Amino acid sequence: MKHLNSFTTKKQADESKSKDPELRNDLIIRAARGEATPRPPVWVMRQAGRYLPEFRALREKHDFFECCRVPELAAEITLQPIRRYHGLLDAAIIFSDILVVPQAMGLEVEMLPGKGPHFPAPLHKPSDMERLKKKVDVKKELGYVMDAIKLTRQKLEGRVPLIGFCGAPWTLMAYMIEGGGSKEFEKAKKWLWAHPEESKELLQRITDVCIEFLVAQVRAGAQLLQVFDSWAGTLSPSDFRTFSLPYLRAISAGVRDALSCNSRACVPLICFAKGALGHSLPEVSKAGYDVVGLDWTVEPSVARRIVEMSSPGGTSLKAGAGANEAAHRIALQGNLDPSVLYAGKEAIRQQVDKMLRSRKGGFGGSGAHIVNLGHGITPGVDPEDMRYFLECVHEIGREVCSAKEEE
Ligand SMILES: Cc1c2[nH]c(c1CCC(=O)O)Cc1[nH]c(c(CCC(=O)O)c1C)Cc1[nH]c(c(CCC(=O)O)c1C)Cc1[nH]c(c(C)c1CCC(=O)O)C2
Repeated sequence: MKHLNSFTTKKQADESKSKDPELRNDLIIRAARGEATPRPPVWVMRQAGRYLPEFRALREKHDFFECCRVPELAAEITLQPIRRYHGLLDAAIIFSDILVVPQAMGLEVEMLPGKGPHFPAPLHKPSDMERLKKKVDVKKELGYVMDAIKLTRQKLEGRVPLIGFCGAPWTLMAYMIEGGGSKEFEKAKKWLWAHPEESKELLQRITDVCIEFLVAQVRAGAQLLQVFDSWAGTLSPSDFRTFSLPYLRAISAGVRDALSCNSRACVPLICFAKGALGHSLPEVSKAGYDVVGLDWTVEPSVARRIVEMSSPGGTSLKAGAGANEAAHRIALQGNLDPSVLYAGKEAIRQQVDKMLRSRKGGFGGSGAHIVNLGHGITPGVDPEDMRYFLECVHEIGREVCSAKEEE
């Protein structure tokens, strides 16, 4: 395995960064900043994953977290969909997992084949928080992610931007208490009501690590960031606003602060709070993110109206940001139901058409849109159906944008 570790010294890694090739496709960055683009850019959550035979082949030889920890493996997996769908994807996302943060905080996590993540010793009661590290050395514990980002930037050769990410505090807390996936997340939710103060302390501790981790990813070369609150939808509106939203806000503010940047100069920030937008889209659109990710239960045209009404000036700039840096329009990301990719070519085309073209229910060429699924692509999808989806997005997206220009 020795040959796989090419960045052995910090100096080598830094040198590699200074040689980062120029970006040749910045569509997603422009759309994230609310600008009009000749077609909406597209990427897919979990685009590097089990639906790809080349990913499954690598996974036969390597454990899941080994794939995350060895920069050459993580870079290779990140590039798999970029290579296969040559010219069709507008961003890469670094191969890793949201659960590397609980690992860095001191909890053991394994990935069980066919079952998903498993924590052998989850947090049962607030006093178990003593098992978490008091001070997490992000560079030491998660340096392998930054090395993977540096290497991936090199290998991407400027083809598309690279997205870094982390899990949202509530979603990570939920895993740390449940010990794995769960339908109802009862144990984690019980904490929120039985131990609200300790829950807030835990959420804050996770938030602090996430901020440092995201900032380090940007310094290593990540060109956009996404925060995944995959389990936001398990909370009531009031619990979401108490136990998730404040920490999502703290992350955007903390990252902007640490990078001393306002919404224009900063790498674009994307917030994906799955299942929470039916009740909290106005709040999420004011949480300091450039892009709000939509799942498929939200109607794009309705989301656009709500976002425009709730944050007419676009992203809220932090106090102290340069006065000449105007806020921009909030961009939306999403939101095709991932199951459409099982429905055959005709249905894929129809659904993409409806999503992109319709002004009544879809995005209707409104601009400031990044196409994605409403959640991750699932393992049973035929890679050729994913290709067809991407081709339809390019073709229809171009038509819709040029028709809009002619108006
Ligand atoms: C909740 C969550 C996790 N991980 C992630 C989330 C948030 C996104 C979402 O809601 O889907 C995020 C994630 N996980 C993975 C990525 C890589 C980048 C990409 O999107 O291509 C990203 C961004 C790889 C992965 N993470 C995992 C796999 C498959 C595991 C395997 O190869 O055995 C991959 C490719 C494992 C994983 N990791 C997690 C679960 C629940 C599972 C098992 C079930 C599943 O696969 O969906 C936790």
